[in-house]
Amino acid sequence: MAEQVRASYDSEPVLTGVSVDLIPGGVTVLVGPNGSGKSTLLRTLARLHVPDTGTVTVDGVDTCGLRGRELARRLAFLPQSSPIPAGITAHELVSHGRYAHRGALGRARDADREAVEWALHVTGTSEFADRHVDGLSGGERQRVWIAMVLAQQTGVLLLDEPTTYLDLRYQVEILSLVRRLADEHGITVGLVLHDLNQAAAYADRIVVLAGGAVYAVGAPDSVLTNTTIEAAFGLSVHVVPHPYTGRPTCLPYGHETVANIVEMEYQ
Ligand SMILES: Nc1ncnc2c1ncn2[C@@H]1O[C@H](COP(=O)(O)OP(=O)(O)OP(=O)(O)O)[C@@H](O)[C@H]1O
Repeated sequence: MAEQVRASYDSEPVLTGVSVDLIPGGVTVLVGPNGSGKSTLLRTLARLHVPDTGTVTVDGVDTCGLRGRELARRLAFLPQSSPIPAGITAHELVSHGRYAHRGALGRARDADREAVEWALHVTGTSEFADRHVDGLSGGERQRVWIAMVLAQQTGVLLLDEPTTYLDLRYQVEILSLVRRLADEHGITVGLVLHDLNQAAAYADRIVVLAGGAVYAVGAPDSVLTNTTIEAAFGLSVHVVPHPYTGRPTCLPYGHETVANIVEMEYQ
């Protein structure tokens, strides 16, 4: 989907020669240290950031050739944070997700209403659909944003750190939902996550970005290794198989772990 992309801010390169393929109907997770270019790559895939060179395609079509509504019918993007809209309800915000599907007069049809109800239901936001978004908690608001992009009902879904602000239960629910959208609806999902263990649990493919370039790419167990994580994040970890799923689980050596090891060695 992105081929040999170079992107910059004020002529300062941030991504250099990045090629990334999102698995069709699968979940691709971008991980990497702060400032490695994950959000910029996702924004470039969503055509919100124009690359200096390289191409970005969706369903094989160059995004440069797609107009706003055409693109919005194919691809939905949830940024890391968005301004909080004042004075509108959760239901109204989620309904905005349908704008690209509406006819010339902008009237909601049955399909629009059904998509909004479904998105509210699967994100657990129906119960506060009539409340103002600016009066919701951070996690409730985040789920409403997710509902808005789900209501868009696109074949490609790009989510930048969608679990931010969510408690553990909703982190698991939203990531499980993302998994179901790929498995049961064939939606192509690209998301940025900081939690490597969640990436391992939900991804088909992991892309590790470091310094604006792809450092490693592949299935979780081929990418999430001690050496790759140490090199990309500058952090010592011990990767063990998850006791139930067998997926890689990263245990960082925090200062307490190091202290324990030192203590054990001196006993
Ligand atoms: N609007 C901007 N103007 C100038 N520089 C920017 C802008 N947005 C990001 N950058 C810079 O581009 C680089 C990549 O930023 P980006 O947000 O893509 O990284 P990231 O991997 O998503 O980081 P994080 O994990 O902290 O969210 C960083 O050095 C950042 O300072």
